[in-house]
Amino acid sequence: MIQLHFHTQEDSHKQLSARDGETKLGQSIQYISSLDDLKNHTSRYVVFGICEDMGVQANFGKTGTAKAWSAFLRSFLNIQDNKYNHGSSIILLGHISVKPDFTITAETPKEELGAVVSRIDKMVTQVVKAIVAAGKIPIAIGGGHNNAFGMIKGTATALNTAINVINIDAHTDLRTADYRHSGNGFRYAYENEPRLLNKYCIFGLHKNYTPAYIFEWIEARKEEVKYVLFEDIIAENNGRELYKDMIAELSVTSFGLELDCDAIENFSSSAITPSGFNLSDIRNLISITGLSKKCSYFHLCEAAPTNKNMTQIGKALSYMVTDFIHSKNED
Ligand SMILES: N=CN[C@@H](CCC(=O)O)C(=O)O
Repeated sequence: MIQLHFHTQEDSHKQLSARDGETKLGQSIQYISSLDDLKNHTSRYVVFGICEDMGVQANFGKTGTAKAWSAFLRSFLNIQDNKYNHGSSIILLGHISVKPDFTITAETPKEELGAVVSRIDKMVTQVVKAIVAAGKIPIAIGGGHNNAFGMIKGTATALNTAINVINIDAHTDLRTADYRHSGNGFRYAYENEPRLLNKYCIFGLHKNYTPAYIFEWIEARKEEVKYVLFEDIIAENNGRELYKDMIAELSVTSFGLELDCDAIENFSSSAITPSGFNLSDIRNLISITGLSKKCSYFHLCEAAPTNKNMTQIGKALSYMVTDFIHSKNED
């Protein structure tokens, strides 16, 4: 079963550590009780969670991405409302929950999990479409990177045009479109009829984890699909200028910001890596992106917290979300 749960003020209060004389985001953030309410609301940002790891499991990955939302929420709601953070500009929509109606075992065919992922796609698309059609900016905390498909489809459908995407990621997620999983969301979006994904750039791609057939597929579409290797970014002393050039190229039209947490060094994620961006570099790239008026959404995915690092991961996700909002406020 795939359901959309609307978050309430009461839900937030259970997670709040309130202090006299201070206002936390959980006390000032906004709520709605149906997607129709979005049209009548003045807040610019809509935050929601996608609590699933079906896409990761269907892609032979490590589970745990279903827990990122709760780790994020506990930290996010306890951020201070001050001259930088305004709960009044943010709607806390709620989360999408996923419970397959069959038991998953090691023998479950991956295609069966893929069929669930296709159903999640529909729900993510519906939610994102409603947010963008209401003139607002979705900020989604995943979930696996399979949800890029729903982010792109929802945005492109609401705007009635194919969009561009910048994806900060160690992987392309352009694997073959045989069944849906976390490794092929961009391939499905690119090959969809009508076209949903126009230009696509992967920033920080790792040479070691990209199959030869994907490099060849990109080469055949090099005007539309580009990448900047992580190895070249290290050589360029953090690659900030390379990133700015890429954003300038993509922002001729609406574009989405995708961030796979496996791009961040030692970050608890479905494909955790000992070599990648540090969190401060990532925060800087997010801020650069948010400054573009054409940036239409932010999708933060593949974080897989454990009971031990829940608080740290929740804080890291919250920093990334507030960085995006702070820079968007200046666009
Ligand atoms: N979204 C992640 N996709 C990666 C997963 C890599 C891994 O689990 O090691 C991919 O398919 O290549």
